[in-house]
Amino acid sequence: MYSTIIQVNNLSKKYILKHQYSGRSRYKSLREIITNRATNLGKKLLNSSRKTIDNPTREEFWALNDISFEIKQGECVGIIGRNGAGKSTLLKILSRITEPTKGRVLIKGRVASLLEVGTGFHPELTGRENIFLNGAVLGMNKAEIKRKFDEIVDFAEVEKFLDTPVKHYSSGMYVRLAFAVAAHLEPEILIVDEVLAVGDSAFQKKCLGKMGDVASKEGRTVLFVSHSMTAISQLTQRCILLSKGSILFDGNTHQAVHLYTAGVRDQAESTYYQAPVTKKGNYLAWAQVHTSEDYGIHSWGEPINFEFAFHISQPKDSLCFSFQILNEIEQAVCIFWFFDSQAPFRQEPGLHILRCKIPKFRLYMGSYSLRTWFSERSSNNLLEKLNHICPFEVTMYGVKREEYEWQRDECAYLEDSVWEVGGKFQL
Ligand SMILES: Nc1ncnc2c1ncn2[C@@H]1O[C@H](COP(=O)(O)OP(=O)(O)OP(=O)(O)O)[C@@H](O)[C@H]1O
Repeated sequence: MYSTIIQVNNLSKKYILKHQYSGRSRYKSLREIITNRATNLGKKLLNSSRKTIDNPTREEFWALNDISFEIKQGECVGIIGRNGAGKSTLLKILSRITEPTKGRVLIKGRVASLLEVGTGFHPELTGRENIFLNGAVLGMNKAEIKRKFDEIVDFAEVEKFLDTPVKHYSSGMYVRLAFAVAAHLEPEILIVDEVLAVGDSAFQKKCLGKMGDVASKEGRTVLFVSHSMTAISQLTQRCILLSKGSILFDGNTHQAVHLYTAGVRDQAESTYYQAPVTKKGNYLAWAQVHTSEDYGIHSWGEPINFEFAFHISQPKDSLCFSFQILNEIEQAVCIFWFFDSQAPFRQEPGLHILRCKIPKFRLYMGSYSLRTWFSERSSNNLLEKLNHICPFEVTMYGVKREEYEWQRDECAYLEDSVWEVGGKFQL
């Protein structure tokens, strides 16, 4: 078993945000005072991580809030999360560029990091000089760096510009050299932020391959931040999903990516509905959506099951049930109904369960919920209509498409299709 190489305990980082005020002292109208107070109250309710301190032009903001995890030697870990989740702040603390406000970080080994374009290299020095400088910072002697030099230059493909100061490099060239240096100078830990997105796709592929080798063949540890779920899935088996400065999930990449692509659902929302205890008569006792993945996330094209339990105190011949699937803007996109004259809930009192299975669920990625209708057909008496229950998400993660990543809102429904190439006509 490999030993722990990074140990993070209760880590927090606070920033102080400074607000610009006009500085002109003037009378405020009553409306301005009321509006400001209401806005401040709204901000407090919405954003508990922001706190105005004594001075109203300064605001405390916790970019990381009490996070703990450990990483073993040789692990390749993805760090994912929406913009502003705290990914770069975490990497900066691990790279010792920023100090934490609270908590402890223990790192056993040399860290090479590739963060924003422009960090790590001295702009006035040439590519060659920067390679030696970075090697020295990593504690390597001249002979060791010389041994790696040709590999670095080969990988970065910047031979012609080796004696040019890096301030004249394009951002793509800069990242090529910075990545090559960080990956080849044999650090125990390689930390790479989003910067690879700057390079072209062939170079990105090459870097992903190299990072994979660094971890699997050389037994080094890699931490990788990216918004590309394809890159994250290719490279890592474990992911830490950050949300508003906290760890929302730490574990298997497949699950982490599902959670991320599903838009990081509110944990309080449940795919399960339960009737209030005060209900009486004939009513829907509970409902549940059985999605293909945990946390109410469903992979496009997989079978999905809807389960309903009916509390029946007075069986009636004409009891009917139907449900609709609603999209994000509450438009009904599908309807399913159950009109069975032999249905047990028409014959006997008790709790009756109905299941509806869709073998290939092909609604496109997005957020959905259910609207249910429970009625007596003969008298047109609507017993119960429930709106917006059992929310769930459909993701396209794992559904392969050459060349393009799936985008939200490309369509509402995605059907299987078979293309045929027709004959060719001479013009
Ligand atoms: N120096 C700073 N001063 C004040 N606030 C900062 C500073 N650096 C980061 N922040 C804030 O901290 C939060 C986390 O930022 P961070 O850059 O770590 O997020 P991220 O997950 O890397 O986002 P992205 O995906 O957009 O790069 C953001 O709200 C950001 O505005």
